[in-house]
Amino acid sequence: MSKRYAIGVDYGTESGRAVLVDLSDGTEVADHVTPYPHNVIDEKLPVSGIKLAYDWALQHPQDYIDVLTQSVPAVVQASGVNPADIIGLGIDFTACTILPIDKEGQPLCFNPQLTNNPHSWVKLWKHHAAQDEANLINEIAESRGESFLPRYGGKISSEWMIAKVWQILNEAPDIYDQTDRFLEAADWVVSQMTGQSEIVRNSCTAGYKSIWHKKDGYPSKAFFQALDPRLENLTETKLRGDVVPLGTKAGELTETMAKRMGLKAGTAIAVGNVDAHAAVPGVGVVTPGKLVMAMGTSICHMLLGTEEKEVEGMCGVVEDGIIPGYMGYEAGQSAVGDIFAWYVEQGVPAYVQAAAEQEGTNVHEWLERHASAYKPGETGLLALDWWNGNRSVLVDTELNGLILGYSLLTKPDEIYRTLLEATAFGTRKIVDAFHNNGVEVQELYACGGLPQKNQLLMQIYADVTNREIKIADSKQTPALGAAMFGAVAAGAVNGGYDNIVDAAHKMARVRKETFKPIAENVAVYEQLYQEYSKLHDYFGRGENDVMKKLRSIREEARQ
Ligand SMILES: Nc1ncnc2c1ncn2[C@@H]1O[C@H](COP(=O)(O)OP(=O)(O)O)[C@@H](O)[C@H]1O
Ligand SMILES: O=C(CO)[C@@H](O)[C@@H](O)COP(=O)(O)O
Repeated sequence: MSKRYAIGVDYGTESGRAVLVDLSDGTEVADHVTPYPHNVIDEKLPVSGIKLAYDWALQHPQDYIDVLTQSVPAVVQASGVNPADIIGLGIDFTACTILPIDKEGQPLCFNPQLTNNPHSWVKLWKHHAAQDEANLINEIAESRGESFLPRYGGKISSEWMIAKVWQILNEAPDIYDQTDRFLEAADWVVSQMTGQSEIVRNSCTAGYKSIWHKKDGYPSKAFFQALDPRLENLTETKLRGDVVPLGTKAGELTETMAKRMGLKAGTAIAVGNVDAHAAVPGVGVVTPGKLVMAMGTSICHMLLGTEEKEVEGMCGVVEDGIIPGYMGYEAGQSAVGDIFAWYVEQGVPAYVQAAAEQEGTNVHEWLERHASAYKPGETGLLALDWWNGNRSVLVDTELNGLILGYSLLTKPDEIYRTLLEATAFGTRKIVDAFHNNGVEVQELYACGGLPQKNQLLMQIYADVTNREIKIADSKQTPALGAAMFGAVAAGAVNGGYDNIVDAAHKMARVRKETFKPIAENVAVYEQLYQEYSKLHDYFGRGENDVMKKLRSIREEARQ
């Protein structure tokens, strides 16, 4: 049999990329990135210019299709591979990124009559404007003693499906009424490739983001009725659709899409997956004890376990949610690389930019080099990493960042180092929450853009968590994982694989070099972490609500 290939398409926050992979050993033969023309829509709607309120984050669904019609033909062409040898395609997506569609499966924002209503657009994972709804969901679920709540660390996030849908119902009932279904963007893109009228939902996003459970299904009608009588039938109407496990073949590529994508009609299309979750087999992790960090604009932390444990503030535990046969645990930090980007764009003095330019390097690299000269603790600074709220373990989008210890001598490279450290302390909180509650964390695996870009950051994470970190060999780990699921959808009889464990064993790799904790750094960071924890609890657990007060004063001032 000639060589067989699969394509993984990774939908990130700002761009989508396709990777064509050799199924015999995971070699990435070609890759191509398509930046989303409309990027993150967080100030005004395209064309109409209608202004968006604070905390909104939308996207344009056409941008997702552009990735398929630009990046997929580009990798096929660059590789020279015969499309007949490409047996499967899988996608992974940011989540919870949702959109309302009509009976024909078209996004409501494509309808000229509805396009000026911001609620007809895709709500991106980091759309945080449904916090009021999330607070009520949590209050009502808690008062009713709903059994699902512990599976989500005690709190349902405003980033997830039910809060976002309820916000649409509250603020745009006409859009809600005209919605045939609310879908994860991952499932919508798959439906556009397979052309099926009966849309399938993947069990990963359903489990982590829509409160679906393998045995219990969605929460009861009585719960939805208690939220709002108008939501009583939500799950059997606008959330209807079979929920199927990862690796399932959702369908086959249609003639029309095959032509546009440069592939063969009939190619197996896997059900969608979450970006971070696809990275787990992508980095070769198929057993418990190994925490995978997908490190980019944000960090998602994924871990396998054998039992369902309660862990404060985790995003969720879902049976088979990452690798079949295991409990899949997820936690996360909602800004990491984004915090460093904010500082580089908004906080760095002109002399740093000029020095970086003169040395022919970028500002991140310049700051990293200079920040590496300090010993742990030498800056005298400490920060709380809540520039985009706190996802785990506090689950509160209304918290904000803080830097403590400034003096007239404080330098930009010290601030940069402090921000790197703050995100490492945030990860340590998550590691401790799992490990101390019976879900062991022995070692860390890192993938995503950050481990490739910043060595200092990775050493700080090893020192702060006191654990060795292995780095993914692939620069496109989620896409590699998605391609593996594409190969599983095709099946071994067609040259793919029968399960994701076999695919991961053959196709995933980590680099030889690892980051190991340095004992003297570990000791200093332990002291700093104790101080971080005090600040974390003081500002994050209600003792001092100043961050929330500032928000409400700001809202009043803006009105
Ligand atoms: N040298 C660097 N050190 C630390 N962060 C960096 C560096 N260069 C870029 N970044 C940050 O990396 C993030 C992008 O990460 P990446 O994994 O490529 O994206 P995504 O999360 O969208 O997949 C940006 O937030 C950017 O600020
Ligand atoms: O929240 C999840 C997964 O649960 C991510 O999709 C979200 O943080 C976005 O990740 P990226 O930072 O774009 O890689």
